[in-house]
Amino acid sequence: MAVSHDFRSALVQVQDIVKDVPAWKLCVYATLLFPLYAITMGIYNIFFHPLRNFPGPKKAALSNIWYSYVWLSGRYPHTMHALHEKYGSVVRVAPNQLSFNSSTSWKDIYASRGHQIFRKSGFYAPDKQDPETNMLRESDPIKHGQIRKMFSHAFSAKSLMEQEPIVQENIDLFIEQIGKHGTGKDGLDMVKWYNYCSFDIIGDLAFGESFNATKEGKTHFWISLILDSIYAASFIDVIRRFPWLNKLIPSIVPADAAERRERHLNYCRDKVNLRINSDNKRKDFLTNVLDNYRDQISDEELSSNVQFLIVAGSETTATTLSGLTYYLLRNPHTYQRLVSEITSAFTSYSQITSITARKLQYLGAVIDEVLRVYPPVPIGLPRYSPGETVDGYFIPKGVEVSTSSWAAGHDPKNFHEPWTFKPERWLDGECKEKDIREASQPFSLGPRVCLGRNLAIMELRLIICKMLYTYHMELLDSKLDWERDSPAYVLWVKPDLRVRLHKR
Ligand code: HEM
Repeated sequence: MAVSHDFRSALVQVQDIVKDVPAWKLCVYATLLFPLYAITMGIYNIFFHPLRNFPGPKKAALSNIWYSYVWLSGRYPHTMHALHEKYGSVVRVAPNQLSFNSSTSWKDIYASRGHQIFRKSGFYAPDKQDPETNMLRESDPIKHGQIRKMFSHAFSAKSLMEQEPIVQENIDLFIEQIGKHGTGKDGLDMVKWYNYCSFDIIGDLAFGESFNATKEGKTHFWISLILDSIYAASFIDVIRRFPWLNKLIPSIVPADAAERRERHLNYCRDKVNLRINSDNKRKDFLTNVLDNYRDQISDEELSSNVQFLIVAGSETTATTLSGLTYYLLRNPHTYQRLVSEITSAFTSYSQITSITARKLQYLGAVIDEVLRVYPPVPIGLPRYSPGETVDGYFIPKGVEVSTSSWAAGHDPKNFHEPWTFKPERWLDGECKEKDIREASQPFSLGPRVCLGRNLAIMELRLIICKMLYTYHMELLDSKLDWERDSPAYVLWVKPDLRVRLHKR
């Protein structure tokens, strides 16, 4: 119904322009002209476009259809990797889009060293359903800097120390609960439990209130809404490539996904309103913004930023923990080496703090390695070239460029034995010379580097230490193949990870 209604109203607008032409004639003209337009564009894209000499498949250069298909296939990171294997470090992946996979491209595009800034592309643009800007979306570097400044106080080293007791409290509950639920013969799905824990921590830090998912051992309805809204977001990237589809946006995104996204946004607005009006004195992500910048940010912008912080700070950490558990349990030597490091560093559970956990070098290497093989944001982060050089190639202004994180992490030119889970590569002395470490940038870099990086690392270190200090873990599904079974829609959709815990 919505399709035909929107389509009709689009036709009415066109009729205003050519009033005397009956609608049926316009339809006939459109039907005849569209193939002509598509063929002309295809010829232009292949033979005359400024990117015509860049390597890549012809079907990618022809139109955005092939790219959109790959994007929605769930195998986007894998396809980008295969393209780089075939064509080299730069590939034309869509008519106006290039993918890179070298360490230099990371620096050129994102760190903007000594040249103009590469602004965020239309991929991040607000859409009809969620029209506000926020820290992730804002493409204007000045405005972005202003928003980032409002929130960055909450991520300073001092704030991190103040937040540690809240983080620890949630982790302790998690350790207790997985022991209660995970020692039976069926174990438990660690993907779910990591989600519970990371969402609870972020809820507590954002609103002073946990989701209580860990306590209740079940997914809070908002968590599933958030995960669905990420799925809905992947459709929006397709729509922007076909501007005429814009008229149909609400109907192209599956109705159910759009409806769930709407509920997620509304719930976040309500939560933020409650927080604004509460007199809770506990420090959280919003304290500094509300105390010092209240007149500079609207309620809607505040809500948009918070909903982004919740997504950015929870799903990514849970993904890292899930991947890490899988790769550890698939690599018994690594697992054993890490367990030895943890159990010999601590004589009691209470000794595990952010300061003591930070000293464990092998743990740091394991985290770096999982972020290389399974980066939680496995796509390239798209930017517009300002008319600058990337990796030695001049890229005309307006071309969309990105470094594919998964392809960069798995290229043998960057990492030796790229498919082997080998934390040793991150330790000084062992095989340092064989890799270009800067090719793995799971948190991005430059002015848009992840603001929550230190918080994420603190959470990861504490959770892993406490978990492996308390339990031995056993992978129950011997057939599980993490790469094969993880489709990606902007972020990974993770398979079940059934693990049985044995108390040490
Ligand atoms: C392992 C965990 C994490 C990973 C791998 C990760 C990765 C990333 C990446 C790749 C970006 C750049 C996005 C882009 O440019 O499009 C980013 C941005 C961001 N992340 Fe994270 N993130 C993690 C955890 C967190 C946490 C715990 C928080 C805190 C709530 C957080 C908050 C942010 C924010 C606020 C930005 C936007 C920064 C800006 O544009 O100025 N992230 N993150």
